[in-house]
Amino acid sequence: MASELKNLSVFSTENLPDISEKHFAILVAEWNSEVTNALFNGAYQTLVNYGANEEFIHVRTVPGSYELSFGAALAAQASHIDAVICLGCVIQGETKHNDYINHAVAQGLTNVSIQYNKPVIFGVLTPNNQQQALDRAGGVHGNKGDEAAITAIKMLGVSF
Ligand SMILES: Nc1c(NC[C@H](O)[C@H](O)[C@H](O)CO)[nH]c(=O)[nH]c1=O
Ligand SMILES: CC(=O)[C@@H](O)COP(=O)(O)O
Repeated sequence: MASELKNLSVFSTENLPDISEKHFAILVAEWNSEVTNALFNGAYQTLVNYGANEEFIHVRTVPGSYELSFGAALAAQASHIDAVICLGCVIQGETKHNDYINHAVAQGLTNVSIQYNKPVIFGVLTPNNQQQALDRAGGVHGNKGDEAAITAIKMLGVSF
């Protein structure tokens, strides 16, 4: 399985842009808060470790991952926000509800990013069970929050 070979917290840090003046929005879904709080801690610390000003990290919560798209739109349309990081965890349930949430959020965040011309990062775990989630929120497979933060940083360095 791909994850077995990958630690989400191991990434190249070459040629990262200066983010000391950049404003980041972090949106955190409340569902599965044990997991999403761990994702947030990883994302926040990664931003700080690579030079973000803590006063320029703007954190908001939304009820569930489905609401991340609207929350991201609110953040992205704010002129002072440079990048949006969205964190959630949608654990497969008994029905197809998780599929609908996951597809809606993935497409929704993509749409927001393109509409507002800003990086909007998909930091949403879509595990089959709680253990898979914990493994990717500071466990054996690292922390997708770290990955989401470094992705935001790298995207701020992409220009033409
Ligand atoms: N089951 C999970 C949810 N469900 C809630 C939805 O995200 C949404 O808030 C609701 O459908 C109302 O619009 N959310 C998660 O983030 N994770 C889940 O496992
Ligand atoms: C997606 C979820 O985990 C939550 O909405 C419960 O899903 P289900 O009703 O399919 O068990």
